Amino acid sequence: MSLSIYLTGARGSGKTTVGQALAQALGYAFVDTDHHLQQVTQRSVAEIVAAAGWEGFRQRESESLRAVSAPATVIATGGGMVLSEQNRDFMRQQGTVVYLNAEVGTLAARLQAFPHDAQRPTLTGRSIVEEIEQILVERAALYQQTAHHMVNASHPPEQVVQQILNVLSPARG
Ligand SMILES: Nc1ncnc2c1ncn2[C@@H]1O[C@H](COP(=O)(O)OP(=O)(O)O)[C@@H](O)[C@H]1O
Ligand SMILES: O=C(O)C1=C[C@@H](OP(=O)(O)O)[C@@H](O)[C@H](O)C1
Ligand SMILES: [Mg+2]
Repeated sequence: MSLSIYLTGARGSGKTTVGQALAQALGYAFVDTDHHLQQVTQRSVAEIVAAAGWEGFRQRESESLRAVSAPATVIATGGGMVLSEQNRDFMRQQGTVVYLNAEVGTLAARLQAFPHDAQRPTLTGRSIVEEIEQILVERAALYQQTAHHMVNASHPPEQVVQQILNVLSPARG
């Protein structure tokens, strides 16, 4: 049976973009935990955080992770999904976890070009570059320890998809 594929990484690493293309390449379903949460609550991430705080959002995104997990499905997670140990354990047990790794400058350029404030309210109150630097200091080890595979997400989406197909192919069945 084909397992779930979880994409993790910082904001702007391309989890949502690459996830859709990867699902298409594999003939898998695609879900995004933030999109699922928005559908269920009829609220944007910013609205959920304004109403319930980041703690409330984290609890709801953890519920989304469990709700969307299914075989033969590519799951784009939100950048903070790995903060919870239960989420890290769950993803590793349920499927294959792929970390989309990119440098601060690459992430910042993408987020500056396309901030999408309703999806990405500030986490720290800092500038985009300072926030990404701080977040990577806090999370890099979590992304690494949770992942079965890490790919270089600085390349164009189709190349990132190909890298993922390459690392998956020995294990996929
Ligand atoms: N590999 C890539 N190369 C260039 N731009 C990208 C790439 N992946 C994503 N983007 C762009 O970066 C922005 C954030 O992508 P998104 O998929 O929403 O990232 P994430 O879900 O990891 O936050 C979007 O504007 C998207 O078009
Ligand atoms: O890194 C984070 O803590 C977050 C990343 C966002 O998802 P993307 O990584 O898809 O932008 C979204 O879940 C929320 O704004 C929190
Ligand atoms: Mg996303």
